[in-house]
Amino acid sequence: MTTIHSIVPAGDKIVLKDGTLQVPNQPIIPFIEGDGTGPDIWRAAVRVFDAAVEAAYGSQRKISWMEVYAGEKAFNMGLGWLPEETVSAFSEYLVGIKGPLTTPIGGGIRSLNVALRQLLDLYVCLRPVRYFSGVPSPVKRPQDVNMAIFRENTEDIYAGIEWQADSDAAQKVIRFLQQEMGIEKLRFPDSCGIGIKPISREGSTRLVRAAIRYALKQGRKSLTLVHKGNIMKYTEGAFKTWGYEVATSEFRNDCVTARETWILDNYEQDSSLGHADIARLIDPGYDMMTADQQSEICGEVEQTLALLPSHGNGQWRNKLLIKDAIADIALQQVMTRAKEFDVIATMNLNGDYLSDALAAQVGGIGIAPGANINYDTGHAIFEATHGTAPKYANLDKVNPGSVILSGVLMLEHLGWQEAADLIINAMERTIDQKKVTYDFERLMDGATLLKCSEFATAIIGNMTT
Ligand SMILES: NC(=O)C1=CN([C@@H]2O[C@H](COP(=O)(O)OP(=O)(O)OC[C@H]3O[C@@H](n4cnc5c(N)ncnc54)[C@H](OP(=O)(O)O)[C@@H]3O)[C@@H](O)[C@H]2O)C=CC1
Ligand SMILES: O=C(O)CCC(=O)C(=O)O
Ligand SMILES: [Mg+2]
Repeated sequence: MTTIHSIVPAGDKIVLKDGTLQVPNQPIIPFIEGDGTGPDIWRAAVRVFDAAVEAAYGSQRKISWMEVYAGEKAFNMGLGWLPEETVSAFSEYLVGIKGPLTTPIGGGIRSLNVALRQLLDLYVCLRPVRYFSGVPSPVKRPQDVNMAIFRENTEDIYAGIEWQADSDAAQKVIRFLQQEMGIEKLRFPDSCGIGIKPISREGSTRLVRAAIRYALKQGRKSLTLVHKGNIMKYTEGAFKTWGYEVATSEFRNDCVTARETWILDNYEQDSSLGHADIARLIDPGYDMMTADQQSEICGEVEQTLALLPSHGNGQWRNKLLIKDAIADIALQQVMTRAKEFDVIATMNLNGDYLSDALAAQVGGIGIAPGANINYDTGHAIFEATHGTAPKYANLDKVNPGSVILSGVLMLEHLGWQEAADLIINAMERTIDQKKVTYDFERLMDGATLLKCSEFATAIIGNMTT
């Protein structure tokens, strides 16, 4: 018989019925404390969650926390790094929350964080990035940042398909590439590590579909597909193509692509323009194209003008704008033209880079929340964007804001909006009072330096119903 190390508290399971979460008044929610600074942060954050739920609902609702083990704590208990019982608990109880877990660099175990996402098929990594008034920022207009990153969470180079340089396996793959696939471009084949980047139609479309649904529900203005499709044509380029396909096939009435806006705008300015005239205006190289290319663009113009009943007369201006940006310039423009970005859908690695870079603009990784979600099964694990920050472990020092805000996302996911709002308002008030942890204090004049636990206490003190 397998021994289960977690103590199951009194409470009930969250279940998914007809596509909707059924949340009991005392849901059992598994949590992983995390490595490094994880325990400090978790201890602080859980007090905030409990206080908010009590302030919002009195004795009517309460979360029954159930500790499950992973990372160093599990390993030291002799359970291995990611025990099966932990994965089963997240699977059984549907909704959970976790602190950061360490991943060694260059060798050793593969990421437990990524493993959990893959094992539970949590295909969306949602990372909303917004500004809290008073937070120190390196940019001039941090208040312009209000974006939600939808990062594909199960594919890309995070699939972990790679072979070490000089290994027999790497050599075997290299021989296959050279002999069977005719690849002659490997610069140093004798000492080359190899990684494989799978990007699928299913993986891309379910991610973009979720992002569009979110954008429409939230009344967002645009969705940008961020990719490096000019270089990685059949992975990142395909992601872009599939993204536009989902938008125009499944959400036709609700969205408009950037190119369609150019066509519709030109037509509305001068309805006497023929297809070729409009094609020339949207593709300045039109006259140098082959006849086939020209006819393709004229076809696009024709197809777009067929949308006039639903999109004409300026109606397109109120639709969700679907556009795309190549990843390198996107990283610059999210900073220089933040207002032009709203929801972002992208693949795993781009999303990882973008989420830390964007967090910097609104005060850093100390207040960068996240959620890993499978919208079809209802499974979700909430976690901060940051890692274990090991140099600060057990100092009661770092900002618990990211895990607290991840908890806010969790409460919203459960439909416990009142508790979520209490936390947001109390955190805003606390920052406004300049009572902050070291990461903000070092950049703010006249701020009061609080420990991790004290910041949580200050937030609780600022909760008013
Ligand atoms: N989802 C997860 O569990 C993740 C795990 N990791 C893992 O975490 C480990 C450490 O990764 P590393 O690259 O150092 O990145 P970290 O995010 O852990 O830390 C980098 C820096 O970010 C700042 N920081 C991090 N957390 C906080 C916080 N709560 N409050 C304030 N500032 C914070 C600190 O900056 P400063 O030095 O300026 O004070 C810190 O030195 C690695 O093993 C990595 O694999 C990484 C990312 C996500
Ligand atoms: O799993 C890890 O160690 C890093 C993951 C990460 O950086 C992220 O998910 O943002
Ligand atoms: Mg990251």
